[in-house]
Amino acid sequence: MSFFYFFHRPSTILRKVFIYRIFTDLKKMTTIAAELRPIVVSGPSGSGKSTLLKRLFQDYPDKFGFSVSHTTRSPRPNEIDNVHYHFVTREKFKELIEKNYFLEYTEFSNNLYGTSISAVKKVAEQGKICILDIELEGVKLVKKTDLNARFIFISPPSIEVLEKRLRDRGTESEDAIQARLDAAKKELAYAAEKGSHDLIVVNDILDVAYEQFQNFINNNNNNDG
Ligand SMILES: Nc1ncnc2c1ncn2[C@@H]1O[C@H](COP(=O)(O)OP(=O)(O)OP(=O)(O)O)[C@@H](O)[C@H]1O
Repeated sequence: MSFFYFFHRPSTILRKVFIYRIFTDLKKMTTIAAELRPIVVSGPSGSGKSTLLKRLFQDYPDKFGFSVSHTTRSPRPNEIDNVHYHFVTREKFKELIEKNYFLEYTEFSNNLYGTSISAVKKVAEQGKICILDIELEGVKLVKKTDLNARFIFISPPSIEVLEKRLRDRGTESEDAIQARLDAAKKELAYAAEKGSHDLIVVNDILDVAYEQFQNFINNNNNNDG
């Protein structure tokens, strides 16, 4: 056994083991990343997103997570900063808007609320799939990021059925119903564009829609591109 063998050969083996481990770790990380791709659920108001998501969370309580939003409202007594929300001042929030920090933000009751790209990424870091229930403009923004999300569109069977469901839900004023129906037409037109979503679920019979919805979500091999 030569001097060369003792001092060169083992280190070559170690180097190979080291490279192998980096390779397998990277492969594992890539697989995990693929399995934990965020899922964007969009569709007209009243199409049934909340109904389908509620059922999904009941069936799979530990699999999914939500991103922690930013807000300018004050914390309630039981709320913890960076856990329930990232509480920020209005000035800070506006600064973040300027920096394109948010995928989506909205003003509600004089307070701003926003979903950041980094908050979505953090959900996957915790081993969960982030579900984003967002509107059309937010969907388009997610597509411009490196989040590698999957996109599901929930469609009503028709505008007439959508209108009936909104009325029956009884949560909106007449003006709000009309605004939602106008927005729905734009959203349906976008969904009709080829490649806009990975899956379109027509929510006619709830059980059938839910089956398609959860099959897609639980099958990570669809749309790996
Ligand atoms: N397949 C279905 N058949 C009949 N009614 C349904 C069906 N799916 C949902 N609904 C009803 O339609 C109404 C709207 O559904 P839901 O609130 O889930 O819509 P949404 O897309 O989450 O709306 P928003 O974006 O305004 O929150 C609810 O009253 C719900 O119970």
